[in-house]
Amino acid sequence: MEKYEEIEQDSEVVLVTGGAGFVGSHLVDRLMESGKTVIVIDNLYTGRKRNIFKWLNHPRFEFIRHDVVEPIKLQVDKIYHLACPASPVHYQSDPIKTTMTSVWGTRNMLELAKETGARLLFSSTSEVYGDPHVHPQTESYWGHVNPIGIRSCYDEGKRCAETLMFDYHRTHNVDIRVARIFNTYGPRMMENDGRVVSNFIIQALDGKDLTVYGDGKQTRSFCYVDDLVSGLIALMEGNITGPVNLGNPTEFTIMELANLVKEKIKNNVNVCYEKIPQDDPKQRKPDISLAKKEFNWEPKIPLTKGLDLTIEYFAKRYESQKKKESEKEKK
Ligand SMILES: O=C(O)[C@H]1O[C@H](OP(=O)(O)OP(=O)(O)OC[C@H]2O[C@@H](n3ccc(=O)[nH]c3=O)[C@H](O)[C@@H]2O)[C@H](O)[C@@H](O)[C@@H]1O
Repeated sequence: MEKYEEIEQDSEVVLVTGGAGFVGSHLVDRLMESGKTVIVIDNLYTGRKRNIFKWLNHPRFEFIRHDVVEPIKLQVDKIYHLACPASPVHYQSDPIKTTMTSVWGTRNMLELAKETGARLLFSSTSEVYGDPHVHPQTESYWGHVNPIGIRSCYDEGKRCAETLMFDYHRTHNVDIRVARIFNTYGPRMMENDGRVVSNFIIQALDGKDLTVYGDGKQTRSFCYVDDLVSGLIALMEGNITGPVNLGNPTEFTIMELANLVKEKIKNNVNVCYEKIPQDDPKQRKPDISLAKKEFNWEPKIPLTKGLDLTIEYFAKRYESQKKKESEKEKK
């Protein structure tokens, strides 16, 4: 760890909301490693202190347990606003809170940006395209979203937050960046996250059949978290407001993903079929030409490599969990 006197007093102060979460904590690692002063605010609803544990005593790091739905005053230079549950299971468990987190949380961060002059990056989502009628999805597509369904709290919450971002930009000249993030996976997803990559890996490690919803022909394009973090930083440091798609454009059916996981974790498991959730998008693939053109970003880690890294993480957690359970039984 750096000594106090070695710390640059003029190091840029970066706020990361949701910084104890899956994507947030990887972003925090990268910012800390590049010498920034980092403040994390997180209500620890889906974030975990263990994700930022290694930084807790670092002199350039501060953690504030706080919910973005409440206003906050801080002096910062840049804000990455990531706070919001992102897995359908979590965001649907308290849908009213999800909408409030997106809309009111973003309004609070915009007020903070307006007062401090900080640049604000908002993590929007491919879900703003809904169940898309355009393929692949370009930023100019307005989307096909059910406004009153069970996914709407997330989709419409994020769409309204985007609206607020652009209205504060036009009305108050707030310096904004908007990223539309497509399905991202990697280490530090929670065991009970409920999204497909972590579900399949955990099921396969546990010797259980993989739960394919519907017929498994629906598609997604999976981006490894390190690639996404590079994209977020490039967007923040670049010159365009966005919205900009950030995702891996290689598309897979859910059945192809299941087969890949089965091949990698040879545990003699099959697939079983479950009901498809309401409004589940049938296909999704980002057009990333804008990110390529504007800040020369494209993902580098293919799914097969990213899966290996993610499996390694979950296998370690699985082993230590089993060890703990067997020690408990012995007592
Ligand atoms: O990353 C995105 O762009 C967005 O997509 C996710 O939603 P979704 O694509 O439905 O993510 P998953 O829950 O991982 O599901 C992906 C596909 O796998 C299927 N699935 C999921 C879980 C499972 O056990 N089995 C299964 O077949 C789902 O039905 C869906 O078709 C979440 O809504 C957001 O986190 C995020 O903003």
